[in-house]
Amino acid sequence: MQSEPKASLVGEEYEVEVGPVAHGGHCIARTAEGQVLFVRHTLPGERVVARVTEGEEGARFLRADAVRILDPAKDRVEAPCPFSGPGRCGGCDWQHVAPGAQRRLKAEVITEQLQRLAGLTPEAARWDGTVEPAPGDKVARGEVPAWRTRLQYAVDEAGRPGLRRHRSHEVEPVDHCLIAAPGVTELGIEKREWPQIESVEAIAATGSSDRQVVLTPRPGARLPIVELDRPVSVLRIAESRGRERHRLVHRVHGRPFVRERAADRTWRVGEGGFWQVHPKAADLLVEAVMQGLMPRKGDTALDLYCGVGLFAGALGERVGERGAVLGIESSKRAAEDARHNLQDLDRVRIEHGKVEQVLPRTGITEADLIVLDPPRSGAGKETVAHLASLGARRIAYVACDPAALARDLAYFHDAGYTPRRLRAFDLFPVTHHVECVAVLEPAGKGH
Ligand SMILES: C[S@@+](CC[C@H](N)C(=O)[O-])C[C@H]1O[C@@H](n2cnc3c(N)ncnc32)[C@H](O)[C@@H]1O
Repeated sequence: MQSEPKASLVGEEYEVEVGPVAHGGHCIARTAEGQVLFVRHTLPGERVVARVTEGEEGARFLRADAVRILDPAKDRVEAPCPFSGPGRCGGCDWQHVAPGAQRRLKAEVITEQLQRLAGLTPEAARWDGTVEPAPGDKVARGEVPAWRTRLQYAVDEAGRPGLRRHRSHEVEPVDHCLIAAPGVTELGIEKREWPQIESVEAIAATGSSDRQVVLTPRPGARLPIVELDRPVSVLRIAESRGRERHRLVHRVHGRPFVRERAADRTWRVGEGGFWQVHPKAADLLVEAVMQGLMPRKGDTALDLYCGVGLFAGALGERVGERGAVLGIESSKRAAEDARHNLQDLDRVRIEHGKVEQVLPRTGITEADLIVLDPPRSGAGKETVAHLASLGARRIAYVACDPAALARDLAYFHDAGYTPRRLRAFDLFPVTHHVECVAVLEPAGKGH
């Protein structure tokens, strides 16, 4: 028997009292009937009219936007960005939150995730409960730091550049993204039209004048001739082909990479290679990881999910001639960049492949130190168990998703590792995202 389709509730409005912030940046509320609402553009303690954007009768939860604020929280500010708000640009979901309050809310989310998924209080996680701002990002109420050095613009049918709306393919035309770093804004991408183009990726390197622009034309479009306001080191045109949209680089001017500066080294980062988006992030994370691991001469160390070799480089410089560092990275291009970046460090080796496949193949049975910086999904139970079996003195876990971190901390706990220190950094201001560094040691070591 086919069940009746459930009635959509999209467009329905509910007056609600808003509860706590949740993972994902929305706040939790309930309708008078008890249905759970995930409400964006609001703050805990507010009374708002929430309009449903997704969901149907009887669904486990509905998604909604706060469209009228009846009783504003003291931490609410007028959104500095004119393109943000319900149904608008999906990039910055916390434009309406005062800067200090953003960090407090992020701390609440981390606390909740640690408690629920790992059974850890902040004290047990050795965390002071704060989210640290990146140097230079402390802005006044109602201001937004211009931090984003890598930005993917979408282009609408009329050729206007913009950013995608929340959970949508629609484009919000944007003529000045407030979080774009000055180097990105100076490229003038927002000030011109992009006929035939589907997306424009702009990168402004930190510590070098390198700029990269990758254009993806619409399927079947003739490749355009493009001149930008400012000469770029790299202008690449990627071709989207058929449904799979292979990013086939068609034409290249200049170098096929940008050079970033961090941790007193220069890093070659090729197209598609991972690099932190906030200009202060790489330095800050290297410092936090090295402070946590305290490498010694002669140590053997692993840098897992190593990208272009950031932590492997810092470790390689510290373990000296008698030590050794192995980095593992699944992107071929990034692994090649890592080898290039660290060619002066004889004791650093980079393997290309997935950690879960390469690590068992290496035959490594012990390591003094481990740093892992997995993608959003985390490392997972098997990899964590494998890492714990190597008997490292300390493990540093760099995480961009507190939920994945908490899940993996629970696996580490089961495998005999306990937090020694946790730090959280606000590397994505005006959004709900947050970066954490957890340092672990074998249980029973104590301080
Ligand atoms: C968050 S980035 C970290 C990169 C580097 N640690 C840094 O800070 O620049 C995660 C990296 O893991 C790589 N990656 C994703 N899944 C992987 C896997 N299963 N095994 C190895 N590397 C993986 C990605 O290509 C990416 O470079």
